[in-house]
Amino acid sequence: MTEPSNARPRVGHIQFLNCLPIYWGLVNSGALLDLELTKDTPDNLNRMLVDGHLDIGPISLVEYLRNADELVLLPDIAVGSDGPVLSVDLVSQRPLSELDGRRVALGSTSRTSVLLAQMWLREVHSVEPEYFTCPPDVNAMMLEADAAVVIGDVALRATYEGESRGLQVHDLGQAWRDWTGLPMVFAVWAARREFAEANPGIVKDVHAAFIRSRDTALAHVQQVAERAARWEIFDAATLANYFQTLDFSLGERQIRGLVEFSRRAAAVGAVRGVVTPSFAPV
Ligand SMILES: C=C(O[C@@H]1C=C(C(=O)O)C=C[C@H]1O)C(=O)O
Repeated sequence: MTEPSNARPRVGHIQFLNCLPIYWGLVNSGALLDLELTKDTPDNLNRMLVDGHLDIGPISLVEYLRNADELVLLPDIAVGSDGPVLSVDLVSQRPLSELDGRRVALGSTSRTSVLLAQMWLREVHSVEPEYFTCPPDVNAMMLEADAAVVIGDVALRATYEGESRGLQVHDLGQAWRDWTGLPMVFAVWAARREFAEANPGIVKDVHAAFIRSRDTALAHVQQVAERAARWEIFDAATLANYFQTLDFSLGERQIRGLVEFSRRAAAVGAVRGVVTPSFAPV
C-alpha cells in the first residue's frame, strides 16, 4: 500500500555504533526532520522492511537476497569491510578444529554473519557444530556453548576484551577476505520496489541524505568519535578507528563480494538462487 503523498517516508536505522556516522550527518543536516525514523536491531528492521512497515532502510545482506524481488538497492552505500570489521566475531573457548558436534550460539540480531560463520566453519575448518539461536550476550552464550557469533556493539567489545577473558576472537570480515579475496558486505540499504516506483523523488532525496550524511561524518570523524565516546564504553580513538575501518561504500569490488556471497549462500540452499542486484534510479 502506498502512503499518502504528504506522509514522511518510513526509514529504518540500525541502533549500533556501526551506523552512528550515518545518523550523525542526518542530525547535522536537518534531514532527520523529513524522515519517520525507526531505530532498531537489524533483525527487527529486516522484518519491518520485508513486511512493508518501512519504506526504505538497511537490511542484512542475506535478507535482501531472500527478498530481492520485492526490493531495490540504494547505490553506493552499505555496511561492510575490506579486511577486519572489528564488530562481527566468532568467539570461541576452543580451537575451531575442535568445534565439530559442539554447541555454537548464534546471536539473534544477525542474519548474514551467522550464515557466513556457518559456511566458513564447514568449508574452511571442516567442522559441523550444533547451532542454536539466542540473545547476543557473550557471557550467557559462553555458559551454554563452546563458541558464539555476535555482531554490532557486543562484538566490538569482544574484539577488545575477549582475549583477556580467555576467548579466541575471529573477525569474520577478515575471515571472508582471506577466504575469497573480496570485501564483505554485511548489510545494504534498500527500498520496497513498489514504494520506489511510486515515489522516485523521495527515494532519490533519502538516498542523497544518507550519502551526504555518511560523507560529512567521515570528514569529521574525530568530532563524531569524541561526541559518541561521552556515552559509550569505548574511547574516542577506538571509535574513530572503528568508523574508519568499516566500509560504508558499495562500489564495484563490494558488489563482487555481494554476488560471491549470494553464490555461496545459494550453493548451501540458504537463498533460492544467485541474485543480480537491481538498483533504484537515483
Ligand atoms: C558490521 C556489522 O554488520 C551487520 C551485520 C548484520 C548481520 O549479520 O545480519 C546486519 C547488519 C549490520 O549491523 C555489525 O553488526 O557490526
